[in-house]
Amino acid sequence: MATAASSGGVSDHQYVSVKLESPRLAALDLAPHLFGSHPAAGSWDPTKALPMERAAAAIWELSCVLPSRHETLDFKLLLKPKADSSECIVEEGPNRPLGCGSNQVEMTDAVFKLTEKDSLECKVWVETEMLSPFDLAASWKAHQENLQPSRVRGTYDVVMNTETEARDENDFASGLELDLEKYVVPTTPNMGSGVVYAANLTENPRSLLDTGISPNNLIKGDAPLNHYANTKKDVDGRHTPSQEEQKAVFVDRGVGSPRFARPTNETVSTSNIKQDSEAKLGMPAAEGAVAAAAVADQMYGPKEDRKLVIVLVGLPARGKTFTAAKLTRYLRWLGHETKHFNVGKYRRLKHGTNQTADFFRGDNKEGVEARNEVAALAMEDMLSWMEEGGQVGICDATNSTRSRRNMLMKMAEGKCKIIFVETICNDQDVLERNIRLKVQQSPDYAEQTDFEAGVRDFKERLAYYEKVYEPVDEGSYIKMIDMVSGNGGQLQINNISGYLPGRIVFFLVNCHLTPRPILLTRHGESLDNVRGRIGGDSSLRSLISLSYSLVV
Ligand SMILES: Nc1ncnc2c1ncn2[C@@H]1O[C@H](COP(=O)(O)OP(=O)(O)OP(=O)(O)O)[C@@H](O)[C@H]1O
Ligand SMILES: O=P(O)(O)OC[C@H]1O[C@](O)(CO)[C@@H](O)[C@@H]1O
Repeated sequence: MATAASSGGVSDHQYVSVKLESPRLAALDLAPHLFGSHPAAGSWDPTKALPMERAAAAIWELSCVLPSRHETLDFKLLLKPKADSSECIVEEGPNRPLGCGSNQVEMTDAVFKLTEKDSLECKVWVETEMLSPFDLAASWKAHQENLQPSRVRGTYDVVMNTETEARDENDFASGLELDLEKYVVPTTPNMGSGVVYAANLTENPRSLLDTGISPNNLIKGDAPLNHYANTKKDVDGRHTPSQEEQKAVFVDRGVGSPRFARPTNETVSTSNIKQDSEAKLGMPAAEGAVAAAAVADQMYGPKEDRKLVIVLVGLPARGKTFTAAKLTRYLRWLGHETKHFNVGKYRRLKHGTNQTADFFRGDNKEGVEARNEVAALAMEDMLSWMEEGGQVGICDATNSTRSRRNMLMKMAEGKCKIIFVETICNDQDVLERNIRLKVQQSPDYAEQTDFEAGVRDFKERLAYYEKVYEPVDEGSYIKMIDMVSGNGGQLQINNISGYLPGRIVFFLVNCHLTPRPILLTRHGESLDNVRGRIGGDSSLRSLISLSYSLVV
């Protein structure tokens, strides 16, 4: 007999797992066994064959650990009638050799002749893996500690079936549906009146505060949301969640591959891009991988990826601040130093909160200059912060004309890369709702006691913006078109490449406006869990329980 060399260290051991799958076998009253050349496997004596353990309704398994330099072990599978084990059915074909020293998984068929005319075909997986003494020790410890099915603390265990381990699949699925049907999704937490207007949570205008201008205006702006809460019903008489309420239940979704990038001009439907990116590139296995990628990006990424300005573009009430706030949170979570500069906050501090629509007229020279001035101040603050080590700055304003965007591009020249993110929304119902929300919440209307007059003024402001609005057609950009409704939206991208821009595209395409529960399911205790092994694709230890947690 040949002796194979170990690929691992001298004292490595070999873990062997043999799995057999056959839905028909369960009904046959036959028990699968393994026997082979080694004395531990019965030395080809069927009466000493090793029984396989039932791991699931149609799966049987047997695993063991062999010493590192064992002789090649030949084995075969056989079926023994449960009642009378003297009559065995040995699988057809040659012996199965089990070499030593490699990590591999092999899938083959096993054929058992039940009668002259009836054969039973089973699938057989043989998995071998070299284990270090540490693996073995950990595995043994876990085995000792976890002989009883473990319970996940702090989450709800849903008991599927307490009496038996063998169930058929349909039974299992119907049990799960029932439990989920009964599950009550928690309601959105009531944020109360202490919630702050999203734009006010952005960076404080340090260039203005340093000049001695009192920040009192800001404090005024930090008034609780919904100035009309006592006098007005919510839009359409329904409760419309505020941005902050929505944020409370948003969970950032996972992130995509660092390689995701579309360098050319493209238009993609949201459904396509989701499928494309998820199917081809997959999701990272763990948060740790994301963090590592972010660190690597900061250390080794190309220069333009390290300093990035995202310039929001869009008519008023198109979700720019909303998008900027979410992006900020996401990029920070990835590990990138990110700050959100809202030009409205600068404008309110410099020019007060009571500007009427007139101030925003495209032909109001002073108004345009005043707005350009505060936009430049915000940009300067952002660039200074970047020189101090900041990585991603978000410039949140309408930036609705080409000349404004040119000004910003000139300021950033040679210092950082600029990407425009334009939010476009043509859905009149959404716009009407957004406008009313803005009037309810914006510090611009905090002193306006007549809600409808506030709405009229904001609509007038919007009309002025529409007259001069020039959609982005220059530089690197991402256009989010009607993404708010959740279906049929489009994401257009132009000249976007690199790790971080790729992440941003991926995030924006997966952004959602409506709060939704996210159900995380946890599999029941697997055989690998019991052995203390991470990863793998082993069978469940039993189908007794399944735990799931709700994350909001
Ligand atoms: N992509 C989107 N399209 C349309 N509406 C959106 C989008 N994203 C968020 N919204 C909604 O738009 C509303 C207004 O958002 P936000 O204050 O961010 O607008 P804005 O464009 O920054 O407005 P302004 O320029 O007047 O400050 C939010 O309540 C949010 O629900
Ligand atoms: O100066 P821009 O580009 O119009 O953008 C800033 C303005 O956008 C707005 O958000 C439009 O409503 C104002 O709050 C702010 O003053």
